[in-house]
Amino acid sequence: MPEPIRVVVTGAAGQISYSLLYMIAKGDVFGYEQPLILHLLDIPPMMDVLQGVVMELADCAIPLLREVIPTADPAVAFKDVSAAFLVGAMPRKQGMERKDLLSANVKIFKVQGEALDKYAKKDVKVLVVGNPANTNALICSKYAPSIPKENFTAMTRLDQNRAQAQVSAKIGVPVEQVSNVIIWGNHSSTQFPDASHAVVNLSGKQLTVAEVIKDDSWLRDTFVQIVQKRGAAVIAARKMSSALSAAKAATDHMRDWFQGTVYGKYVSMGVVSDGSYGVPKDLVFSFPVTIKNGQWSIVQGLTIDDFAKQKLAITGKELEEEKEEAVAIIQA
Ligand SMILES: NC(=O)C1=CN([C@@H]2O[C@H](COP(=O)(O)OP(=O)(O)OC[C@H]3O[C@@H](n4cnc5c(N)ncnc54)[C@H](O)[C@@H]3O)[C@@H](O)[C@H]2O)C=CC1
Ligand SMILES: O=C(O)CCC(=O)C(=O)O
Repeated sequence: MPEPIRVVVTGAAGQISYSLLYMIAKGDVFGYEQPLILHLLDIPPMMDVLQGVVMELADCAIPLLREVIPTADPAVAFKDVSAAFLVGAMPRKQGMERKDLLSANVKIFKVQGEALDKYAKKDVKVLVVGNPANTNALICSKYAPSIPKENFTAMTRLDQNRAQAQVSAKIGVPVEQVSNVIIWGNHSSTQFPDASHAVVNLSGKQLTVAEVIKDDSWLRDTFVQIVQKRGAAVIAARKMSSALSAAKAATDHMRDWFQGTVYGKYVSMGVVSDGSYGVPKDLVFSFPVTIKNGQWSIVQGLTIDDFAKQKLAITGKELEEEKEEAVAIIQA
């Protein structure tokens, strides 16, 4: 067996982490042969609750889990970690947009960027889940200049999973038969869920989703809106934001980043824009990517029609505004 790796989860006493920790500990992300030391960060008032989580992890008797370190100190939490799940942040309530969380959350990601810079391994892979995830990831990377900016990503995998589930339900096939649905842009209601490059495997034959569904208005309108508003719909029903599905998406994101994507399939991740598809640089924008040897690459050469161009511009503009606001909050 390899040596254990250190993995930090922030917001470890919260609702997403309650599902996520078990998924990580049992090997869903780093593989079923990789022992782990889990670092659990939360704020001082949550330390009693966190102790309960530590007890439950022990009671799961998970063979891969070698040690659990609960702490409220970022210096301890980020020390020598190879992977960071940055979940800890305030969730939105009904009626709020995710960007309304900027003032409460962006400073957390400045502090955690500084701590990653100081204490984490230089090749640490960072996934920001806490909202607004794209802009928080951007700010985090700015405060960790010694770590490559490619190592900071934001979670749009939940949106991808939602989109894939909607398309497969519409066609009437299991989800694994649908691939290459893309989420472009911000993890917000301006995101562009795009099924125009998606494919479906039907009786061993690969067909485009568009030719199977044969309903452009559903694909361009109903589908886009369902996915854009799914987070709000869950909040309206549960009175709390998505947690189980968010935890599953976080494990999917990090598993693919560490273990690679399957040939011919791509996944969506918020990554620092290099200007591909005319997206402004220096934003964390969700693109379709493939991953090999732990490195992601933006899928190039996809056809972007005028409808898609317009959607990419809307979500890119929102991200530029968020960035401006975040910088102002930090400098105030
Ligand atoms: N990107 C995505 O697709 C999704 C993002 N989210 C976001 O994830 C975040 C967490 O959601 P939940 O777990 O439901 O919230 P929660 O409120 O249940 O848990 C958040 C935890 O973070 C802790 N926390 C707050 N400040 C912290 C800090 N500075 N350091 C460490 N821990 C800190 C809190 O004490 C709490 O235990 C929210 O911002 C939510 O909006 C949720 C679902 C999907
Ligand atoms: O919608 C929210 O603000 C909280 C959870 C979330 O980001 C989501 O469900 O997509």
